[in-house]
Amino acid sequence: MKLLVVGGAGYIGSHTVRQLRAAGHRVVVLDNLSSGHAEALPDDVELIKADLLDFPSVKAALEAHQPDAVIHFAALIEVGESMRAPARYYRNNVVGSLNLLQAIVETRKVPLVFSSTAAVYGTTDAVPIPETAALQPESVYGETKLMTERMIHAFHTAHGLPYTVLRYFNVCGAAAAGDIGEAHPSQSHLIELACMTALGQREKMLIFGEDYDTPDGTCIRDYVHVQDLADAHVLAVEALHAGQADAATYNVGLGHGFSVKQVLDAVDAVVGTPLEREIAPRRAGDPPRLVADATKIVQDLGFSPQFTDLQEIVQTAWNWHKGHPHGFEK
Ligand SMILES: NC(=O)c1ccc[n+]([C@@H]2O[C@H](COP(=O)([O-])OP(=O)(O)OC[C@H]3O[C@@H](n4cnc5c(N)ncnc54)[C@H](O)[C@@H]3O)[C@@H](O)[C@H]2O)c1
Ligand SMILES: O=c1ccn([C@@H]2O[C@H](COP(=O)(O)OP(=O)(O)O[C@H]3O[C@H](CO)[C@H](O)[C@H](O)[C@H]3O)[C@@H](O)[C@H]2O)c(=O)[nH]1
Repeated sequence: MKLLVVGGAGYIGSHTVRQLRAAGHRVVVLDNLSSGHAEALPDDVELIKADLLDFPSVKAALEAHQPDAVIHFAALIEVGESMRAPARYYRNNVVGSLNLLQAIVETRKVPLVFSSTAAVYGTTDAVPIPETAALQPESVYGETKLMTERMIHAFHTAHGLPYTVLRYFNVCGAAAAGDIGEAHPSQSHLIELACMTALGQREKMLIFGEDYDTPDGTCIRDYVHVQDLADAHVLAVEALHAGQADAATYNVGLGHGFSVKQVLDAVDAVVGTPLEREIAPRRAGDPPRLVADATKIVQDLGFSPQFTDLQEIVQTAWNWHKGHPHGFEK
């Protein structure tokens, strides 16, 4: 297949580009490089520098490259920032996605794989969370992802657009080769921040809330390795191309969770010295517990995560950060 990967220069996108090529597919990336890195892409992958908010450029890219399917990663992704700057999030994530959908149906109406998030569930009594759980996001970020899921479904109903939505839980780790990894400009993710702290770039780790209704009082998340997640995209796009799993939504996670303190313990063990920790107030928009019921993607697509050990996952992140203390900057 020839694939257009939108947001493919970002963290998850660049790992997925690599897995798609390993599976024998051709790839073109469209990205505005607002948080992505051209250096994260193989030299021979074409990068179209364009913004989803620029509809003519998006449509021109689809017309020029005639992809067999589109994978859509492009978004602003920070829960905390989304609560402070809602307009940016609604514009970029919802209007940007609407432009992409419109451009797809005006050109080749090819299948779409979309990056959604566990943040669409918000606080729920269901643990683990099945895809059928109530959708009640607690952050603007989660709202923008749910709105986009609903737009995609409406385009499916109205125009027959085939799609797969993947709701990722907490994505982490780096390529086993250690040459690409997480390099988000404003760094808000727990494992990334802990690695920066271990490198001496931050003084200490703040734990956002120790008074949640969880065994150690800190939030629980389901940490899925980025390489396993990339494999999930390969499975999803190949199934869509084969005419299977049309209009499906899947959780992508391991099915078990770790608390903030357990993650920091794993980082301490991998790094070899304990990081300084401080208990801080809760962060707005954080649900106490998000763990995937990933049965459906295992059954339908044969998803089979390779990274299930927390220390092993953290080790891949640490290898990347240690070797690239300033990300892709030289
Ligand atoms: N990282 C996680 O833990 C996580 C969890 C759940 C869902 N997701 C979703 O996965 C996707 C990828 O996340 P990531 O961690 O790789 O983030 P990222 O910031 O590394 O990647 C996003 C990419 O999209 C590009 N982009 C953003 N807005 C754009 C626009 N308007 N036009 C063109 N390109 C644009 C950025 O430059 C970047 O390369 C996002 O949609 C995010 O919501 C991420
Ligand atoms: O310095 C920090 C950073 C994070 N945390 C805590 O660690 C947990 C994980 O936080 P992250 O920022 O790493 O990830 P989130 O759970 O907030 O969000 C991530 O996973 C979500 C789904 O679970 C969304 O998909 C979202 O895009 C993605 O950023 C949260 O309880 C957070 O409060 C801290 O205690 N201290």
